[in-house]
Amino acid sequence: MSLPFVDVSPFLKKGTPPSPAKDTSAKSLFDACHDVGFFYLKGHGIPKETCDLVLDTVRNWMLTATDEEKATIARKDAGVGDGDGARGYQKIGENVTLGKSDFHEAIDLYATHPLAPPSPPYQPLHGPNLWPNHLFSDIFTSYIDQILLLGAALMRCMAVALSLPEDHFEPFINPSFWVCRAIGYPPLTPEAIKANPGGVGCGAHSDYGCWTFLLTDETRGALKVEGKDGEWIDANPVEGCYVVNVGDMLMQWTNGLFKSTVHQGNHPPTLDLLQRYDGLMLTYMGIVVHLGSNYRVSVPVFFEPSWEAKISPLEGCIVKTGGKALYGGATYGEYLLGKVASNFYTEKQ
Ligand SMILES: O=C(O)CCC(=O)C(=O)O
Ligand SMILES: [Fe+2]
Repeated sequence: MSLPFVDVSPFLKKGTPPSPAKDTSAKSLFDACHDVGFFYLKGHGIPKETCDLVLDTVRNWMLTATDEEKATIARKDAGVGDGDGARGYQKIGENVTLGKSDFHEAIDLYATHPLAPPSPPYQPLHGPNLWPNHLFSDIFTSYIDQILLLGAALMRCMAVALSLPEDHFEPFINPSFWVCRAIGYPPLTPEAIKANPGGVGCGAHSDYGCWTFLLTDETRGALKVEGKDGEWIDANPVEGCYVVNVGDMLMQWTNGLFKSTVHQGNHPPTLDLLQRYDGLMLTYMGIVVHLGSNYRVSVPVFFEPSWEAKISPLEGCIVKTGGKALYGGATYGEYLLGKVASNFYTEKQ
């Protein structure tokens, strides 16, 4: 089985009248979110050059910045220096899923918190983003702005799919408390597997918010999506498309009509990419890891509700799912705080 396709192009321009093309897109979105929770998004209008620039920016920095440079933007616990417990660079193994270290390094970025103070100490998620440099920040800020427009377009498509007015979700997503991760996956060596049995590139999880727009390089065999019968479906990259998935908030909003599907990032078994980085290496738990062969880069942008948005099951969705609300309602910011707190090894663990 492979993932379905959804064409968002009829919804890109806000304020356009209803049309058969919109109805077709909305129907395919409904089916994809209901049946799988994952799909290829086409017709998104973001140029390939923009996507390549984002991926190259991450790859270049991850593979050329020194450990000291990486440490200057390290994620720190909330209240420690400029740390807010979430933003910044995480070295390999620092991220944890289901009690196992994930075999990746990443920079985590978030929208500005509505109550962000001007200087430290910072409460969890209240700090500023820790950027590697100005160019990185300019490229990512402009890219994320484009994804936010796309996220809003997909919310309009979702509204039509649920027979709601197109602008129904607007008050809940403005401004989106977006999240972005710039992730690098070094090859998962036999030695690394031995040092961390059961650990993978990114352990099995669901995402937290509305839509994840996943941009990756062309490495295949990495992302796996849990299918209905427990089989793992390959979500290999498709040129010109985003891999998009439903997050927990959409599942709650739709009372389970849309699925927030479990997925995991295996490390690709093949050594097929990026010969140009041959010779570069880093050390993980005393193990030398060669980066040249199949270092994978992945940049998910998570399009989320606003920090204060209250998400509870929609009446129409309750009716379609047996007449009982399955979720009690959540404030997105609080939900996110709970999730982020369990994502890292901290001194307390
Ligand atoms: O790197 C990938 O392909 C998936 C990453 C992911 O699922 C996540 O960061 O939530
Ligand atoms: Fe994910």
